Amino acid sequence: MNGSNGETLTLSQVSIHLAGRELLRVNATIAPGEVLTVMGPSGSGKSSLLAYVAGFLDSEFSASGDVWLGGCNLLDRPAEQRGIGLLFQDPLLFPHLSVGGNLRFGLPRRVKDKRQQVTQALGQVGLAGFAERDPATLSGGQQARVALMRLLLSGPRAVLLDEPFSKLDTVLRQEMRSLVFGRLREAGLPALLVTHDHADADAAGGPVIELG
Ligand SMILES: Nc1ncnc2c1ncn2[C@@H]1O[C@H](COP(=O)(O)OP(=O)(O)OP(=O)(O)O)[C@@H](O)[C@H]1O
Repeated sequence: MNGSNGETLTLSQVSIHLAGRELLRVNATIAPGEVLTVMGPSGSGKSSLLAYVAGFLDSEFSASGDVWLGGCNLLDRPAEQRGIGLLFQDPLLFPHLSVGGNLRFGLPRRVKDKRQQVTQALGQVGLAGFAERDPATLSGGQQARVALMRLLLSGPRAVLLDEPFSKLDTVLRQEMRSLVFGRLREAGLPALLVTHDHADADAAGGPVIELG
C-alpha cells in the first residue's frame, strides 16, 4: 500500500452517552498516515470511542454522529465490513495456529502467493524463519511484531490502537513505537491511538485530544 493512496478518517460530532450522561463529544479529521491520540482519565470513554468507530459499541451506550472513511459513512456498515484494523495491549495471536498461520489468517482471500507474503512480512520485522513457530514460544516483543504484521497484511483502511505498548518494557516500547508509527505512515493509514502515556503521543507525532 502506498501512503499517497490513503484515506481520511473523519469523526463528525461524535457523541457517546451512558446512563443519560454525555461521556464524550469528538470532532476530528485524521489525514492518511496521521495518528490522532486520545488521552484522558480512566472511564472517560476512550475505549468506547474506539468501539463506536469499529462497530462494536455495547448496547448500554447510546451514540450519535458520523464516522467517514474516504467517501463512506462507516456507520452504514457492520463491523466486519468497515476495513478497520485493531491493535490492543495483548497481541491476541491465535494459540492453535503457527506464527505463519496467524499471518495467513489476516491475508485477504484474493491474495495468491500467501507463503511469499508471510515470509516477506516476517523478514521485515526481524523474524525470518519464524513461520512454523508456536506463538507461545515467542517473547512479548516478537509476539507484538507478529500482531502488527498480521494487522498490516489484512489490508485495513484505518487502524485503531488501544494501549498497544503498555505491556512492553521500556526498550521494546520505544522500538515498537517507531516500528508501528513508521509502518502506519508508510502505508498512509489514518489511526486513532488511545493511551495514558504522553511518550506514545509524542512518538505518534499527531494531534492530541484530551477527554474528561
Ligand atoms: N459494556 C459496558 N456496559 C456499561 N458500562 C460500560 C461498559 N463498558 C464500559 N462502561 C463504562 O463506560 C465508561 C467509559 O468506559 P471506557 O472503557 O470507554 O473508558 P476508558 O476511558 O477507556 O477507561 P480506561 O482508561 O480505564 O480503559 C466507564 O464508566 C465504564 O465503567
